[in-house]
Amino acid sequence: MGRGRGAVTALVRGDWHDVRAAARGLAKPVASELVDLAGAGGRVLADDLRSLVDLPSADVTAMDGWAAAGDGPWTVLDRIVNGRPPSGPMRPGEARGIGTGAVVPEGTTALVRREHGTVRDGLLHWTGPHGEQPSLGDVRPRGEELRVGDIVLPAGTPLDPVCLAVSAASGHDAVQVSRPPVVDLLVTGDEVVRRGVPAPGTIRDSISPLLTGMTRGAGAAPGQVTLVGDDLPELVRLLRSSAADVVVTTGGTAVGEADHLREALGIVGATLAVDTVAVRPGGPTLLAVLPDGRLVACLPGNPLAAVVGFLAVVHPALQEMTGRRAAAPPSEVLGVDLDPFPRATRVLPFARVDGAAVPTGWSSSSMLRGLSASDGLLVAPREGARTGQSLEVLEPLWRATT
Ligand SMILES: Nc1nc2c(c(=O)[nH]1)N[C@H]1C(S)=C(S)[C@@H](COP(=O)(O)OP(=O)(O)OC[C@H]3O[C@@H](n4cnc5c(N)ncnc54)[C@H](O)[C@@H]3O)O[C@H]1N2
Ligand code: MOO
Repeated sequence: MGRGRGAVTALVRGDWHDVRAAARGLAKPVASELVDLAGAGGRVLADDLRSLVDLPSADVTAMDGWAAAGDGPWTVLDRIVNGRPPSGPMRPGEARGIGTGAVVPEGTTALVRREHGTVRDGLLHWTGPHGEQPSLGDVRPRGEELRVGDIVLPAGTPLDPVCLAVSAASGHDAVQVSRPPVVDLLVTGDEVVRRGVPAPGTIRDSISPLLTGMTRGAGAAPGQVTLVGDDLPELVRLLRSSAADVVVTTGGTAVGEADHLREALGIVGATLAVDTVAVRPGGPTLLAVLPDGRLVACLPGNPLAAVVGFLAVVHPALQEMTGRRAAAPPSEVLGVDLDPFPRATRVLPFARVDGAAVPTGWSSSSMLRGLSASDGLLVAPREGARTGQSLEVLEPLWRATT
């Protein structure tokens, strides 16, 4: 994409990978906020998270038994209380009961596992394996896992349950995460109905449940969802009134007489950055930049095409806005040959059959049936692909349950 003196040259029928990179490049990072761990699941870390603790916080025992000093048999003194520092150092000939995780007192020279010792008349005797000596092998040394200041999780990490657990273990109550970008959705089309069984010639809106879920799956927050007819002034009013970080529209991207979208973009002063994509389905996808830098993504009205358009321009932009680290794209082994299709990258719902990816049926751009029965979307290169080849697949945001 070229840029000169603030002008943006649109990528016309842009290559799939170029378009995704361009969408990332146009997105501006959102601000960050401090969020309690309980509410931070799914959010993206804004800064490196450093440990506030040494873990373990002291030398502790990994086994139940006794802390002992010097040679046995040992005189058994009072038990070490878990969660409290030991009352004092051990002296040779002494032993004290100790539970897993408790601090090993100074002067300890061996930990005797419960099953390796017997107490008779106040004396602890070693009954462990013949030839084995009691040792300090069961000590977990202070800081063996973490030291204060260690980077526990790098900035850009999406916080899954194990990341939240590691944040807690390293002493954090709250974490600095990026604010979820707000995505408004304008679903256009005179024929699109919100509820009920559609009359002939009308169609039930299947896009808004799909794209609001995918928005959440991408770590963003669905904002206003508005159904709007093919009505230019109304479209302009809604584009102008939205305060969202990203406005997504659906429908009206092709060249039909009722398709006012490009005109509306012009009226609000938006500059086209992506003007259709060389992908099938999803070709008539647009990405425009509003005068204040916010993005408007215009996706085709055909539902599967809208999913692909979202993955082409919205998802990469949201990833950049939340600062999410780019993960290596997942891949699948192909179970069939895919013919070359020189004009465009194809994105195909697939199901795993005997461990290999096979395109599903019902996968034309107006259909969701194939996607709903799929394990994901394959990205098929223009030159085609052979059975056994590994192909990139797209993150299944449409499976997000949050
Ligand atoms: N002359 C041409 N016609 C078309 C072209 C073209 O290049 N030249 N491209 C085709 C392709 S490819 C696609 S994809 C569609 C894109 O159409 P639009 O973005 O203009 O969308 P609409 O015409 O409004 O709707 C298309 C189709 O999808 C149905 N629809 C719309 N919204 C919803 C919704 N919320 N839920 C479910 N279904 C929806 C709508 O009723 C239409 O059937 O253009 C082709 N035409
Ligand atoms: O490319 Mo459209 O998005 O196929 O139907």
